Amino acid sequence: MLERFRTFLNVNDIKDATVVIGVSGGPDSLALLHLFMRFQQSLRLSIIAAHVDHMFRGSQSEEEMEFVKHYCRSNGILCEAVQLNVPDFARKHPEMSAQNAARECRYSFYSKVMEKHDGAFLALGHHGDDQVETILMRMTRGGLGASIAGIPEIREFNSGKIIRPFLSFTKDQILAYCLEHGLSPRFDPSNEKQDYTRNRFRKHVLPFLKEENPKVHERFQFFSRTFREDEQFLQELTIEKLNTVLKRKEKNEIELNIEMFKTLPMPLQRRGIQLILNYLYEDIPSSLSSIHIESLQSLLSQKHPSGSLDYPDGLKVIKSYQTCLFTFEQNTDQSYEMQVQIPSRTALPNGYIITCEISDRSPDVLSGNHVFVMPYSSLNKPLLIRTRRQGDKIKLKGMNGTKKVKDIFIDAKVPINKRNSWPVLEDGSGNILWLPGLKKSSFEEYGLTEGDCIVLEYKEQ
Ligand SMILES: Nc1ncnc2c1ncn2[C@@H]1O[C@H](COP(=O)(O)OP(=O)(O)OP(=O)(O)O)[C@@H](O)[C@H]1O
Repeated sequence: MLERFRTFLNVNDIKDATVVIGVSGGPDSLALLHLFMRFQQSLRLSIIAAHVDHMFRGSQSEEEMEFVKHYCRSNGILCEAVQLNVPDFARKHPEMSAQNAARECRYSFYSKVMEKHDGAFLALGHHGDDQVETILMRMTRGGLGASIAGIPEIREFNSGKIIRPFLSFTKDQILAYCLEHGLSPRFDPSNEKQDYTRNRFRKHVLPFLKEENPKVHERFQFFSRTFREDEQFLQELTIEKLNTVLKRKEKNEIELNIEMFKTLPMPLQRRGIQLILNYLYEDIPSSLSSIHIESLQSLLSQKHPSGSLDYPDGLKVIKSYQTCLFTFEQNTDQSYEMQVQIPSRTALPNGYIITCEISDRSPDVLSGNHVFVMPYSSLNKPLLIRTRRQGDKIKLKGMNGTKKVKDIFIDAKVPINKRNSWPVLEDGSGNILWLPGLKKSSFEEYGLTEGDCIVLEYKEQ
């Protein structure tokens, strides 16, 4: 590992600089810190450990923070550690999952530490297994462009760069390194629970791939690197060509000459559409996927002179003879109602998905409002997802009486434009079970030892 790590530092010219290392206290980041310490003198590196206690797990995560501080102190490493009230931040930003809220808070802290110490690099401990999972997950979901390349080994971050030296190593190699060097990392038990999709890939797909090729992570890393380079080249070419086929470009509207657009090679057409969407959306909705690009390509190639498509967040694409107009329509009706099959995975118009599974084991602990569990036998079917209706009320968990859904939106400061597309989960008797990401009803019950339960999860696509 040492030699490959050295090569990574050499290739990326990491010397005579301040490196901030994100240290959670887990095996990956502890090994990362340890390896950097071994090069500290020879490469004249100034090393700073940055640790965030997200305050999700009370005294347990506080203990991890003390562990990191203590490890740094005994090794003469400067440690910047902070406790951030992520649960509170997540409550104020109900559109974010707990994981995204934690990431947001963590990265803003990294930023501050980089600024304070004039850091040139931020090193993080993502490894080869994370990379394989990420690429497969994005391909499966229908990710766009460079996102398929997974986690970048090096990228710009504020005035410095994020580096991930472990992408060419497996988790097992890192664990063996910890063992060999007497490192005794902390294991965060919530890591196992938080990301259900990733866990499925880890459990079911990775072992198969590793059996086929024990060095599969290296193949994925090679793919990631070369794909990113190809993508960058094609992006530059697309920008150049797209400018020649646009008829009009304004803040909220773009007009395209279809005939000219169709003379571009297919790879540039695909990327051209993506560039237009990047330009029009301030924030690309996470629900936007390769399917949207494909459906637009097929609309443009049809003989029929007119047609239209509805994209997330009210963007409309209208084809009329030789012109294709992309525009944000006003006052679109965002209401919907759909039945939830058990089990299923439902994509919602607001860019989130709801997964519904039957489990014979009820979780013991549940954090946040992004997961809802109830005994299968108590569910009145069918289960429905719909948008809010006037007079909606929910019997809140741990409270007597009911509360108006409208008041919950107001209390949580959900922006008006998001309220009309926010999902509401209802059972067959018209009881509101859950406002995903916001509040749960008293119908939730978990920790039961007998019988199947239904596990619903609300997350970004
Ligand atoms: N609480 C934290 N404080 C500082 N950095 C963190 C924290 N959590 C994660 N990181 C950084 O982000 C990287 C990726 O985090 P993630 O949770 O995906 O990985 P992990 O497998 O749990 O890593 P580790 O074994 O280091 O805990 C970590 O290796 C670390 O560099």
